[in-house]
Amino acid sequence: MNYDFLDESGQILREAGRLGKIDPNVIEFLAAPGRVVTFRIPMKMDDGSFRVFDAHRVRYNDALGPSRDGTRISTDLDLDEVKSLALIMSIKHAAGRIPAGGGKGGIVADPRELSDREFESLCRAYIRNLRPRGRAYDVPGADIGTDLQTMSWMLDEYESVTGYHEPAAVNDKPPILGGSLGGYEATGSGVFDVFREAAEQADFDIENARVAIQGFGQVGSVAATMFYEAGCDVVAVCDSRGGVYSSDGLDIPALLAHKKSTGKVSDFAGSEPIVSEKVLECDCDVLVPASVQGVITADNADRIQARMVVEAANAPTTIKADAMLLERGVIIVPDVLANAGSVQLCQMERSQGLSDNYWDIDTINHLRQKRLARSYREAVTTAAEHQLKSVRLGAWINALKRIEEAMHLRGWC
Ligand SMILES: NC(=O)C1=CN([C@@H]2O[C@H](COP(=O)(O)OP(=O)(O)OC[C@H]3O[C@@H](n4cnc5c(N)ncnc54)[C@H](OP(=O)(O)O)[C@@H]3O)[C@@H](O)[C@H]2O)C=CC1
Ligand SMILES: O=C(O)CCC(=O)C(=O)O
Repeated sequence: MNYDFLDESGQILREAGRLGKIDPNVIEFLAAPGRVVTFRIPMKMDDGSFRVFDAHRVRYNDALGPSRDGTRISTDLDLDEVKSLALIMSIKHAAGRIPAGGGKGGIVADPRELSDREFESLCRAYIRNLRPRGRAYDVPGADIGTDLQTMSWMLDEYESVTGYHEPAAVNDKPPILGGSLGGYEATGSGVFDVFREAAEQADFDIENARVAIQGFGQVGSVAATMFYEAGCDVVAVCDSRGGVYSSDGLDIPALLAHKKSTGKVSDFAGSEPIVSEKVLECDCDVLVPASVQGVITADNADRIQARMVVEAANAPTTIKADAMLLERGVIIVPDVLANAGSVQLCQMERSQGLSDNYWDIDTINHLRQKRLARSYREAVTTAAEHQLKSVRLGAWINALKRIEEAMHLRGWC
């Protein structure tokens, strides 16, 4: 990681607290996570060797409800990253009026280096070693490196250990195991929902927008499809192995099929190669960072040509870069709003799991769109009230006010 992720989110916390006149005791409490669990997972590998995997779970703040959220499996993962992501999750829930605290977890591992058996054992061991206490305490979900299958293993392991079915104890599971329809698409579709709301407010022409997307995994590929189907030209896309560019717009369904069959977007017929960093800087109207954090920095912010940055990834823009872009009039749709489709979906998944009453996809899509648009509008209003260009600070102020109210009512400070 090339910057201090934890310090960056701490700075946003303090700035939003100052501007929103939040009780300093609340900010002091939120300056560090409420609970951190770090543990080591021993494993016998298929070749007979032995390995140990480091793992973490951070439950940041549960004033609004039980901790919830994603599990990241990546070789780059460190505890500060998990802490920072967990703070962002607390803010994301509160900004979206979701009654949940923020959590994040992860395992330091590369799923691609593991056999299917090793990967399944690792996911199961993660949940066992975490000793989860269920739906009213901490609910893990998916993030980078985890998906419907990993969450199915985690749910099964949880239920094997406890001895009873409890679908609401794990999020992002498939519908057949008590998950929600629309789960896989929720974040990427939500990115487009919030973009559309931001575009309408800014009088931005959606249909002819030229879009560049960094990251073509679960979030980036679904977002690319949504932009494509809305008539935008998706001119550049990349994954960790390289990128592709076409000034006429890429055929996204064909690119998806190419990625599925080859494992990469590069060498796609009819496209030119482009390196990942240049995707950020290419000639486009909308830039969607959908890979990892800290990719838009003070070093490249001046070269970004997009008029709107829609943060599908968590924390893709450093504070300095954020200020540089806002100064140039670039609209930044912040992560806590832009990628909140997943937390809205997880809230619906939880409601369905708790009630055993499962909803149709139209209801789910309608609620997701409505709730995401509301959070964006509320953040824009708060930013305007404080004479801020930053919608991010508007969202954080709204979130902190709700956490503050909950902490005061609980008598915590
Ligand atoms: N999944 C979810 O529901 C949510 C995810 N997010 C955030 O969205 C982001 C993406 O998550 P998700 O799509 O689930 O993750 P995935 O692992 O499915 O996809 C990540 C994508 O980013 C690519 N990538 C990784 N590193 C780089 C790099 N240096 N340059 C270019 N591309 C790179 C990967 O390449 P390759 O395909 O080659 O591996 C992959 O295409 C993360 O920041 C995550 O925290 C936020 C909210 C919810
Ligand atoms: O899918 C989830 O469990 C929550 C989403 C999440 O972790 C995130 O928004 O980063």
